[in-house]
Amino acid sequence: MAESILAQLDVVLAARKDASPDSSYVASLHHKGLNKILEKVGEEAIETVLAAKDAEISGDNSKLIYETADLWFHSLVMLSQLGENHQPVLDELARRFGLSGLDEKAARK
Ligand SMILES: N=c1c2ncn([C@@H]3O[C@H](COP(=O)(O)OP(=O)(O)OP(=O)(O)O)[C@@H](O)[C@H]3O)c2ncn1[C@@H]1O[C@H](COP(=O)(O)O)[C@@H](O)[C@H]1O
Repeated sequence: MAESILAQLDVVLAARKDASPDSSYVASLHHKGLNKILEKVGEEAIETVLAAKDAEISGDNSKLIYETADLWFHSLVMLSQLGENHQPVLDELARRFGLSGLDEKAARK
């Protein structure tokens, strides 16, 4: 099976940490550091919320899909900046799978 797009992105995002900031968008974000990346995550989260409200009114989800991709992408850059990748997040979702949200919340420390 072809490697997932998330796994492929992990490799590219990690490699960009050693690249010149002038050479790529991700390299420039890594160079600017965590605060700039967090600013982008916050910005994309707000844009996603606004797109969801627009989609509710218009019935057209295309902008919502586009903005959610921006949000996921910048979240992956955030994880990469901190030495993580997408896999532990998928593992955490898998761990929760089938567990009632109410039970999971009650089990949190
Ligand atoms: N998936 C993405 C991706 N999604 C969104 N973006 C960029 O994220 C930015 C978000 O849009 P904004 O309007 O907020 O950006 P902006 O105005 O340029 O940002 P600011 O100057 O305001 O901070 C745009 O520049 C998009 O091009 C992405 N840039 C890169 N990728 C992937 O990352 C790989 C590496 O990218 P480079 O490092 O640029 O080669 C690419 O091959 C793609 O696979």
